[in-house]
Amino acid sequence: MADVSHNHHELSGAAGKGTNGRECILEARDISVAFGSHQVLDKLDLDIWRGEILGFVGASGAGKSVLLRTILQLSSRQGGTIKILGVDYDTATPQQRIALDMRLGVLFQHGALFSALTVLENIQVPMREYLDLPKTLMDELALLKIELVGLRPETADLYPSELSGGMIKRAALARALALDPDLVFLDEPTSGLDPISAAEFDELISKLRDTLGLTVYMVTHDLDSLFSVCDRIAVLGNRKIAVEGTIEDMLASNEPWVKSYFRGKRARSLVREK
Ligand SMILES: Nc1ncnc2c1ncn2[C@@H]1O[C@H](COP(=O)(O)OP(=O)(O)OP(=O)(O)O)[C@@H](O)[C@H]1O
Repeated sequence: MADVSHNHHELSGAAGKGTNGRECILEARDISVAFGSHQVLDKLDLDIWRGEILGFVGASGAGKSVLLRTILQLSSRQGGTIKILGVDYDTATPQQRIALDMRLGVLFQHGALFSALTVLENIQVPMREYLDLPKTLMDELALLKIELVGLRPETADLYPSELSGGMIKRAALARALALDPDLVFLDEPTSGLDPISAAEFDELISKLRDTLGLTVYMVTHDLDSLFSVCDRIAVLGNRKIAVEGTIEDMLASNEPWVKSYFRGKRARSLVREK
């Protein structure tokens, strides 16, 4: 087990402030990714501000998952720099990298939970990986996370196969929050949920942002989520961030894909509700 006793000290390099005066928690510059001759991302720039819920959208195959994997250092890139909490992964020491990993939570779309582990054990996976805590304390911490995401305490001893889709997402979110991260990445968190469960999940995200001061990066196709909880939306198109701004900016955009996505038939009914 890695010695992470001075992780917070390791990350004392302050993140930069943007021209808007807010702390830039993630700064990606000139990100280029290609698979052979297929250029997926080309000199892409992206900032994420502390405390915001950023909705990330783009056509299927535009490269949303590739960007997420690149940010998380799970796949390689041809160029560009990524700073998270002021630390550049490429130049960070091994200790700083571990400290950084601990500040990030991830909820993958498909990689939800380990089926052979109970909900409680699933939530404890990151704790076992990064911390050296007595079992009783880990149990208490995991139960707190279960409560935090709105699951009943009895859920702790259930296996993933015994949970509904909405409960699985909540349990996976509890695992992503296990180490009290600053920034969480959610990959299509409401996909596969019925509209009511999806709306409840969105509400939970919003509440967690308000109470914990979380910063949220949410890849989504869900127009309801974009309209209801995202402070800002970034649209991936033509290998870069094609458009970014508030939902109002999206509705006013004349970029063809943005226009058909946000002002199409499905979106129009939501605009009326808003
Ligand atoms: N490991 C890989 N090798 C080759 N090509 C890849 C690889 N991973 C992704 N791609 C290609 O990169 C492009 C972007 O894929 P990506 O999965 O990021 O799209 P996406 O925006 O997440 O789409 P969706 O909304 O459908 O999930 C696609 O053309 C895909 O085929």
